[in-house]
Amino acid sequence: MIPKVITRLSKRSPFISALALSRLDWLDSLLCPTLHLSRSYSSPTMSLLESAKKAAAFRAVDECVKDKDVVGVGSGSTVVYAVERLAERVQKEKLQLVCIPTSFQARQLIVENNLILGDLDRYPQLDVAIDGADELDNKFTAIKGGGGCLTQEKIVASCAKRFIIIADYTKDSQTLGEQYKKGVPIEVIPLSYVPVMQRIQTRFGGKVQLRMAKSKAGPVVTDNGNFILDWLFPESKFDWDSVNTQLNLMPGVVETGLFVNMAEKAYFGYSDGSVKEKAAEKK
Ligand SMILES: O=C[C@H](O)[C@H](O)[C@H](O)COP(=O)(O)O
Repeated sequence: MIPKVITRLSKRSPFISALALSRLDWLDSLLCPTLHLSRSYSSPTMSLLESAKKAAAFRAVDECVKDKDVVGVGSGSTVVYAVERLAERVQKEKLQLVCIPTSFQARQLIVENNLILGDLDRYPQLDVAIDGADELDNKFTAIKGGGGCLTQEKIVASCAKRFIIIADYTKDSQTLGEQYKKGVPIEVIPLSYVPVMQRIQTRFGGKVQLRMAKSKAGPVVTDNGNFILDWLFPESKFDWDSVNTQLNLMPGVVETGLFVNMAEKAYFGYSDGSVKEKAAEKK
């Protein structure tokens, strides 16, 4: 409600818009004193979504991690809460955990939270991997890589006995593309990006874009020194398992953000703190 009003006002006059913002900010501080500090009108739904992510992450860590586990730590904004909870449990319950990162970000989170950092050389078999997702469909195919991390995530997930997804409720879809509109991320070797783009468009349709960096000139460069293509796939009933295989067979493709038949369970958080659990069908 508030953002729509502000959007309409701001189109007419920046001055009215600024005034409206200051008035609403004041009103909000009266109505929601506890929320006020973390609230920002530039992204008014932010704090609610963050609560949803946190609820999912905390529940998953509480239910899926036990003493002496080797734990895969995913990447993205939801995983931050999972690491927070892991650190809390290590402190309070004296759990002995080894954490395997899926990205530079995950590695930093593990180190900053004083968790034990491991690697696949020493721990090639994990008990559980916990990671976020950009979208999960009702057949348990996930799109990942919205934040540029997918290859290391897939390797780590593939080494885990259990792969658990944590996300806010906006990622819970019937079919891929229902809510996540940025397509399927695909990591490619830099020199191959144009031929791979063309091959994907010719074989499957839709549009493929090279992901460009926001605070750097040029493309996003992954933790592995590669580029990311985002395939805006057309509305069509895809067999994602087959698509994933075909993409992976294209020379230059390192890995796709399609995680097919990998996750065992998903935790979707809601802003009121509740969590919906979804389990994959047993094969
Ligand atoms: O590239 C990023 C990873 O695949 C993330 O797990 C995914 O994008 C979900 O991230 P978030 O938890 O920030 O929604």
